[in-house]
Amino acid sequence: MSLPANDAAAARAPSFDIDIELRRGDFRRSFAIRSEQRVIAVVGDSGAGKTSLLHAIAGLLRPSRGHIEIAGRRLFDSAARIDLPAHRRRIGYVFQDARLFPHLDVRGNLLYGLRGEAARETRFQLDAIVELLGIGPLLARGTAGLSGGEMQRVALGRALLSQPRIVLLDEPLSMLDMNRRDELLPYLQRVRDETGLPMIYVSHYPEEVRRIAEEVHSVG
Ligand SMILES: Nc1ncnc2c1ncn2[C@@H]1O[C@H](COP(=O)(O)OP(=O)(O)OP(=O)(O)O)[C@@H](O)[C@H]1O
Repeated sequence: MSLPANDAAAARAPSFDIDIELRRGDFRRSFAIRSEQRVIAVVGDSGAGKTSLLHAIAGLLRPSRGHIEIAGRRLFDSAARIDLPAHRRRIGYVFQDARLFPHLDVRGNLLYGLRGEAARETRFQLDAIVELLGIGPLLARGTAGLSGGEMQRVALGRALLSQPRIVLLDEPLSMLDMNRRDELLPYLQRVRDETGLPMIYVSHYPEEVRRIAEEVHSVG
């Protein structure tokens, strides 16, 4: 299966131009990431600020200064007074825990991604995403009986159906045991290869990110 080609803007280099300072309570840290790669990983110890960095990119945490540009889109720039609201940043965010909606079945969770503006776009369609992630047999199931790996595939599908311009993955394998990690990795690689989207993959584990990312950045 092949998904539609990436935006022209996304083909421009560098893909990531991030230079920000974040403050959160006593936590204060600068982050500088410049990369021409499409898929990068961010690694660092617990508390280094990896999740905070993703929150800043998603528009959930405002940097005290700096800029964030990804694939040619300026999401934040304190000097130019640019601060796109979260819903206009078009981010597909996948968390450690899948955070599926327990009152919806798998199909309902996937279709949730397609609400609002996303419903008018056709780049990532339900059938193609279901096939990409191998979740056809799960569509009518509730979320309670799904394995951790299945939940993460549904969460990935929901994120892609929201028609994102950027995908952020915050330790998507960390709740899974080793066997389940090995099962999920090929799906993450398919998403990476088939969607053509810029991706940031956060993890504690350099070994894992080498299988996903083209370039690894350490923070902390
Ligand atoms: N809402 C908050 N208020 C105050 N401090 C916070 C808040 N959220 C996070 N922090 C602090 O910011 C720092 C960075 O946290 P963050 O979760 O970004 O790190 P991390 O690298 O993602 O860690 P982990 O790998 O354990 O998830 C930590 O010291 C944390 O205690």
